[in-house]
Amino acid sequence: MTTTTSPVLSASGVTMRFGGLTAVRSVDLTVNSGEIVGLIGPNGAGKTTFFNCLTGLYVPTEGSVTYQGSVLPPKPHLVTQAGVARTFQNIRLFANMTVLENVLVGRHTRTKEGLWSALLRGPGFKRAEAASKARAMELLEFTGLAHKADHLSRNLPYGEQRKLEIARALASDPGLLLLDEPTAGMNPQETRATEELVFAIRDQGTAVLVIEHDMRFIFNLCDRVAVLVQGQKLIEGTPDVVQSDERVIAAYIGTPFEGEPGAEEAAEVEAAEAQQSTGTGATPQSTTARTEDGQ
Ligand SMILES: Nc1ncnc2c1ncn2[C@@H]1O[C@H](COP(=O)(O)OP(=O)(O)OP(=O)(O)O)[C@@H](O)[C@H]1O
Repeated sequence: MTTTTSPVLSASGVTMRFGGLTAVRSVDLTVNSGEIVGLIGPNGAGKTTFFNCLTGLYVPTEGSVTYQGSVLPPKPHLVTQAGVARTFQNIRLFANMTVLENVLVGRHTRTKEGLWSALLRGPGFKRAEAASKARAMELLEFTGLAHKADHLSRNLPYGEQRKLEIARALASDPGLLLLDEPTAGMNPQETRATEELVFAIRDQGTAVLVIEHDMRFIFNLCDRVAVLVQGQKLIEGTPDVVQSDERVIAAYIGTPFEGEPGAEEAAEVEAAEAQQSTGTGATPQSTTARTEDGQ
């Protein structure tokens, strides 16, 4: 459901070069308020590099990024302060802090109390601390982690660690949340719960831009999907348009086969399994492992 269409994020002509390698080439992307936008593409397509350009980790070689009409500063903490929060592909929690403490760390960009106030623990500091804690607990309720508030984050199961990363990102009260592969390593139930969580985040007024390899997740979730291939935007559109585009299919699974895709490989595997079960022990000559993203 798209509620309004004013742009929250606008990336224009973003290019990122590393020496001779152009990881992202002249990419335009807009995220409107009330939207969930997906960014997909094969491994190495430039998705994370593009995220890094949006969040101040990289300064794009060319192009500009604006958030609510203002150019974003090229420093991650200033980008967070401006209203753009993110999670990372690899979980980055403070393992020896509690769940609540991890969320409180995410609050620091929204607290104004200075060093002296903190050291002297005056009334202003205590009020701000109580308000931060209340907001952090609210976020733990929202993400379903309140009952684990006092647990060390390293003791959480993997799916809950990913949720905690989202709670921590939300602690900065962002207008836009960037999620980098939020369901990586999750089982189907956890993936489904993450989908519900992202819808709830959007419904609370935070626009979302999400990178993910799980196509079912992306096509269920997103209002719009952009596809990066070799650093360039191949196509952008509704899930229906994107998933039926032949260039997207080709980018993911390679040039179409004659006949039924994968039939030859499947037959080879079946034959080898049949031989093994009858004790002949032969191995297939050439089996090609293929996954959704062509790896
Ligand atoms: N700091 C860097 N220095 C040099 N090359 C880099 C750097 N970061 C990324 N690259 C290269 O840029 C290209 C794009 O990488 P990137 O990680 O952005 O792709 P991706 O689409 O996020 O891939 P994946 O889905 O595997 O996470 C790759 O060829 C990668 O090796």
